[in-house]
Amino acid sequence: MSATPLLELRGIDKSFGPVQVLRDVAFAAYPGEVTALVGDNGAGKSTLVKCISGIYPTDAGQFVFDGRPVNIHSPRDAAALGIEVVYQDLALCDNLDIVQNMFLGREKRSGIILDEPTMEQMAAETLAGLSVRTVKSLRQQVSSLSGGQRQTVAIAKAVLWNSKLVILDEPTAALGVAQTAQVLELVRRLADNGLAVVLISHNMNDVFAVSDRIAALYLGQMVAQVKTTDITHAQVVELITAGRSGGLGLTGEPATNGNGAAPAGSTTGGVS
Ligand SMILES: Nc1ncnc2c1ncn2[C@@H]1O[C@H](COP(=O)(O)OP(=O)(O)OP(=O)(O)O)[C@@H](O)[C@H]1O
Repeated sequence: MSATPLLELRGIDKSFGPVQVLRDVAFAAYPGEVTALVGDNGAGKSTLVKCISGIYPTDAGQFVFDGRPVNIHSPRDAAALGIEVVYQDLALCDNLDIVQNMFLGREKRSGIILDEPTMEQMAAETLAGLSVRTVKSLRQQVSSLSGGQRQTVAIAKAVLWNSKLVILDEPTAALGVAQTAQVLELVRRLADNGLAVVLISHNMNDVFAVSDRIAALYLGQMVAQVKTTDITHAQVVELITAGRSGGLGLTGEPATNGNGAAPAGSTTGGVS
């Protein structure tokens, strides 16, 4: 685990017309760690991710990447920093095979035209680097893959070009138990390989299984960002539904473990 964030957001505001969706949001993602971004429907998770990935301009606030202030005005800016988002729809083409999907739209971005054997080798190396054993043939059409395999291909595509920060939007939402476990293992491996991973999830089991930190949005405000070991399941649910919990949250009180005692390290946890 690293003490220095790869990406830090400070004071982010975002409105759509008269509706303020993000309010003074602070957020940090650390290399080698999975940060779960949680919040109820409409809390602002997708909007925050779209600000990070350059799809939405912010109204106020600062981005710091690798210790220096940066501007992210477009998806191209985000990609140049090594920020990749895997959206729920995965954006894969069913009629193309795994290799073709992993390179789809990339030739233009990299400015390099690669030949087929090179692409196949790079795809194979990326999957091997992630210890992926669930995909049998790289030349298999994506239409024939299971939900978990499709997620794996989309994640591998996101890390193919030396990304540093990968944001995953509900990667297990459509998966069964076994495939969820495989995808969570892959999410963990991304972080273990040194990437900063942000995991958007409504599933508390997934969040506690794989995350190092939990960031909770409530009505557009970041009410807590704490180490996963410093918070209970029930407290996270309270943060999501009420914006505060047993001393964690908007009030700025010290964190407690639910029994009124402050857990180890809790004083460093809050960002709000
Ligand atoms: N383009 C937009 N124009 C106007 N309002 C928007 C726009 N995008 C999002 N909102 C509003 O911003 C708020 C936050 O939405 P957002 O999609 O970021 O939430 P979320 O936490 O990702 O929710 P979910 O878990 O349901 O995906 C909602 O009230 C939503 O209606």
